[in-house]
Amino acid sequence: MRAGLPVARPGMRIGLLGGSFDPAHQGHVNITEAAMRVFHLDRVWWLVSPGNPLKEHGPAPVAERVAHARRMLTDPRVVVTGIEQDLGTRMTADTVAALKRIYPGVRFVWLMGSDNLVQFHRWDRWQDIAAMVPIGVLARPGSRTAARRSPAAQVMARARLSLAQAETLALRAPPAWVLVNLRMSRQSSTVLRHATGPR
Ligand SMILES: Nc1ncnc2c1ncn2[C@@H]1O[C@H](COP(=O)(O)OP(=O)(O)OP(=O)(O)O)[C@@H](O)[C@H]1O
Ligand SMILES: O=C(O)c1ccc[n+]([C@@H]2O[C@H](COP(=O)([O-])O)[C@@H](O)[C@H]2O)c1
Repeated sequence: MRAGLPVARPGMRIGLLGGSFDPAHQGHVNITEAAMRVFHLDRVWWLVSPGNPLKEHGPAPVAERVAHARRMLTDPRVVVTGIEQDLGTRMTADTVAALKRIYPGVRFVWLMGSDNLVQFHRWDRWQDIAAMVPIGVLARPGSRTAARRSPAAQVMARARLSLAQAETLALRAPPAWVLVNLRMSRQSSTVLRHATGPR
């Protein structure tokens, strides 16, 4: 195990919430709590990314975003990490492959808001990601319907689970995914950045 990486035992169910977290907000906290509850997860790791490969603006330094994210959280089951910076991975397919190698037997689930499912088909090797880990999608205002109709959702239609099956998501052989409707939050980092002005 590399120094600095979180500890996990085989069999643990761990949700991975990748994001810029620039900055972290209550929407992230809400979907994390919902994911733990609905998918019966033991932990959620926030992966504060060095930078979204599809976004043009560079985010604030990872250490700054990690420190702010930690201040948002009180639940010890949620761990804020800079794993992608530590591993030197940028693409999610590489991050997930590395984590599966480093943590054999851990049941990882990739978590994302429904806005990300809308453009998931544009991610590098997205079908490989879907073949490596089950995916839990949390509804976000304005993108629920688009997510249901998205190219990725259509390609993965047969792998979609019902809400009643969501608690077993982490135990499913991928591809497997579920879209969860919950009380949605309108929070967004973009809105917060605009409210606080340029860095
Ligand atoms: N309010 C929210 N409801 C549901 N999912 C969310 C919400 N905010 C963020 N997410 C999800 O959390 C993950 C990380 O989000 P990210 O750090 O990009 O925040 P963001 O608010 O989407 O940022 P930005 O406005 O800069 O795009 C993504 O999968 C995103 O879909
Ligand atoms: O691997 C990719 O091609 C890819 C493309 C877009 C987004 N992602 C990941 O999706 C997560 C959410 O990104 P963001 O910037 O919307 O917070 C974060 O972990 C990114 O690394 C990954």
